[in-house]
Amino acid sequence: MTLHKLTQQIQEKKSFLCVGLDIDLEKIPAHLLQEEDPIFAFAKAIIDATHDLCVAYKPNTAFFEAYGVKGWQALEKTINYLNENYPDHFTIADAKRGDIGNTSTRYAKAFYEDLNFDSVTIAPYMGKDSVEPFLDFEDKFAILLALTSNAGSADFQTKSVDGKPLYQEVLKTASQYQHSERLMYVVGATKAEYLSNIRAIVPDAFLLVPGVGAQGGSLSEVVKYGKNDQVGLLVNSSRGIIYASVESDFAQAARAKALELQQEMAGLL
Ligand SMILES: O=C(O)c1cc(=O)[nH]c(=O)n1[C@@H]1O[C@H](COP(=O)(O)O)[C@@H](O)[C@H]1O
Repeated sequence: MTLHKLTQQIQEKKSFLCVGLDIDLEKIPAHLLQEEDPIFAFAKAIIDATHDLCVAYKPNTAFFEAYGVKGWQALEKTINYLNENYPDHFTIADAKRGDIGNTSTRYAKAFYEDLNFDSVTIAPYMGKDSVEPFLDFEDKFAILLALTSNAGSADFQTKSVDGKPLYQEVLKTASQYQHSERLMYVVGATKAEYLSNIRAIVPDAFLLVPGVGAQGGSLSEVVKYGKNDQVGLLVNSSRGIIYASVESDFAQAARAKALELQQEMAGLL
């Protein structure tokens, strides 16, 4: 996937919605548990019901890995289903990886080559040689945690280092890495007021913004402070969409929630 194609999709669909696939067998409708692969059955139903309203899907790998081999197989089926049926959607493996260089290369190969995701989320803590291996792949993107949506972001990310908050140093330093044009950054929707500062450091980069819906972030604030000329935003909602109903109408209910967000986005663009 190229950035140009992603931006085109955003403009055509008037949507920068990313649907998060955080699939928990304890939360999906009971009738799906009879299926041979309930996780994939749920993912497929959600994807089929929402694809025209969103530009990206973000399976969070934890929710698949929690079910061992079966979970990983469901992840593989989900990404293959997306790539075969909806190849214009941007796909994000939310795996939050990062390690010493040769290990990062293996993680990158796992998500970009074996599974064929367009992108993977990564942590900045181990620095340049842990991040750059993820940037060696053409038309693939690494999405670096910058300022996260959770309360614990105050432990390190907003702490002052040399007179500046650490997340700003992360953005400045990472934007100098080789092939930083293949970097995107995570900024929580609950931190919308920080987005003007963030845009001053990375004006052109795409930002993945989770935290609307279940975590209470405001879409209009995110757009107000975070949008750039190309839009440059992917706003994720997971639980707020996929668990809108636990009855047999779950896919229609998910569609209705995605439509609400898409219409709000169209109004803000
Ligand atoms: O990297 C992420 O996607 C992420 C970063 C962050 O700062 N906050 C955050 O919630 N996320 C992820 O975004 C999703 C949010 O899910 P909901 O709160 O259910 O919409 C989960 O998969 C989180 O792991």
